[in-house]
Amino acid sequence: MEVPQLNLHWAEAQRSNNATLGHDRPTASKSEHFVVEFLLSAAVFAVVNLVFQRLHMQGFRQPPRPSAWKFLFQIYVLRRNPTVVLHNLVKQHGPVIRVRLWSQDLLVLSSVAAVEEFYKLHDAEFGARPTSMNRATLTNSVSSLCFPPLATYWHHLRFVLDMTTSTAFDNNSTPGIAWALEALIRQHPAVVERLCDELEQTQADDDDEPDIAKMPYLQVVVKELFRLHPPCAFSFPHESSEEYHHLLGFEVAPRTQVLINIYALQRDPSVWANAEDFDPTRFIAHPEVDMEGHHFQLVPFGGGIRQCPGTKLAIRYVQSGIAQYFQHARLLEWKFMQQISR
Ligand code: HEM
Repeated sequence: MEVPQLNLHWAEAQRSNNATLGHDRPTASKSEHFVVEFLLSAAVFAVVNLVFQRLHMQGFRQPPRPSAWKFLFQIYVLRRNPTVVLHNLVKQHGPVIRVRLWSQDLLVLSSVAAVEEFYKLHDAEFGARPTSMNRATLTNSVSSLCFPPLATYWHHLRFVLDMTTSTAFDNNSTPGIAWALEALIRQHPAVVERLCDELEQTQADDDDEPDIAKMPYLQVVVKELFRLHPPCAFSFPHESSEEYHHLLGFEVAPRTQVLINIYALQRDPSVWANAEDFDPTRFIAHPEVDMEGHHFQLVPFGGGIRQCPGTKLAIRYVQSGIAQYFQHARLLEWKFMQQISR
């Protein structure tokens, strides 16, 4: 009879011990098991997914990555234009390159073939904007690469503001087309001469509103301006989805940022004859090439689902702005000539 009593004491002592240590809680041990099982299955799933993606991507290469130091040295120490530096890198390394900026890999697409594949096959997969975009714009790390000095992000915003504040195309609109006027007057005076002739021929009265539909030369000049001097040298960054993708035979990691190098592809010698020359008449021979994202050799407003929603408005604005500017310049010149001839 002694022994069972002893056992009872021992069992009671053990129970109270367990209770103080917290071992005697069947619900807690169930949830612990659940957490462990969950973590294990998540880990197995992640490994299987990774192996599957690796197998799927076998045979694909990574795009070349030119030395970041060389790139930054030329921009910050030699003070070269980032657009031109990148254009030279493209000539050396090909149309798809990776540029590492701080901790961020950027994929830069610089040929018509690359951009065509991007828009036709991967538009939706790369349709997101990076979450870091607002921060990057404020700190100017991405915006300084995206836009040449002539047309900064603020230039773009300024343009949008100009458009919304000036309902009529009056003289206040000049800042928005300053890049176009600067290029025309400083670099292409012969084109200005021909433009003024066209303006004179189409207007019955000096005070008439310029009729753009009757000015085919103005229309091709504007196309050529957007080709050779695009206000945005790069698209805004696009970000790929959570999966691996392949682009032109290259492997693209999830959430990679992609920039379209508008400046380079609009000077791509494989599609443009005398690509570096300012020659508006090339569009007289090919009037079907427009700037509305249908022709991948001319995409100053981007294309696909992220194309600039202000495309038509901006083209119209630049055409009218240039016509009005030279109309007034001509008028002033005429009045001045009259004054000195008196
Ligand atoms: C010369 C004038 C302009 C040029 C060269 C230009 C160019 C561009 C480019 C290259 C993009 C990026 C496309 C991409 O990432 O694939 C863009 C986006 C955008 N543009 Fe413009 N743009 C101009 C005028 C305007 C105007 C007038 C407006 C508004 C009325 C506007 C509103 C926008 C907006 C909202 C986006 C972002 C679209 C999105 O993320 O889905 N732009 N623009």
